Amino acid sequence: MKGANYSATGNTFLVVDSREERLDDVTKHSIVIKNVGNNDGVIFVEKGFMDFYNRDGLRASFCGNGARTYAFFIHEKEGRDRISFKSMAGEIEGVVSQGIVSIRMPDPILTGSFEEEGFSGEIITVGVPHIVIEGNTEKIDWELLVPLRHLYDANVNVYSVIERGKLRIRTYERGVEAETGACGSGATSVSWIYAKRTGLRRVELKANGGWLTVAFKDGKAYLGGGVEKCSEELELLW
Ligand SMILES: N[C@@H](CCC[C@H](N)C(=O)O)C(=O)O
Repeated sequence: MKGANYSATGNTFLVVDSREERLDDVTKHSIVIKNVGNNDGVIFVEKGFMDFYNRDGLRASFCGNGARTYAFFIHEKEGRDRISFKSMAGEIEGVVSQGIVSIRMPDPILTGSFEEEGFSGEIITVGVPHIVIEGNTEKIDWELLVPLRHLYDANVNVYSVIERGKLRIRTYERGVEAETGACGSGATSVSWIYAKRTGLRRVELKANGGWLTVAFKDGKAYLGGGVEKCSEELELLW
């Protein structure tokens, strides 16, 4: 079985082509542990289904940038511009156009707010759980925020406003246990909360690895940005 490394605006993945051969969960776990390297996660591309694992070897129910990468991979291999597939968070639709890969995200669900450890913010699920804090993105001491990551079993996003409609975002990801180059469901979580406050329908976000856009239409959220292949095909260790 083969794989290759991809980057979705700095969120990095090993993509395993499992379209012809489905693997059991024990084998998937072992492939992640032995092959993930410096990537944030592993995407098993099955026929019509994305199975996503964090770099710790555990499955996560969704990954926004992973879903964009799934769509890009199918576009590369099968030449399709419109790609529909299932994920553990439901049906996903993707479009590849002019170098941008966009997907319709799972519906954001606001579950509450918090005030803890001197921080306050919102708790929201967009396929996976997130907490969202508005703060100084130039000075983040993740050590102070890691207790919140565990308390809420969630990814932690800090954002600041660059100008109206343009945000800086930084995300500490569950299962990576570190800050990543970008997080698509984190960007969507932040945008949903910001859009609710400002009434804007489109938000641009500067992540460490590049720009993402989140647009809202008819109550649905759409995440867009670039994806690139970063390695040749690699033979995987089992
Ligand atoms: N980077 C992803 C989110 C991946 C899953 C997350 N680490 C979790 O365990 O909740 C994205 O782009 O959405």
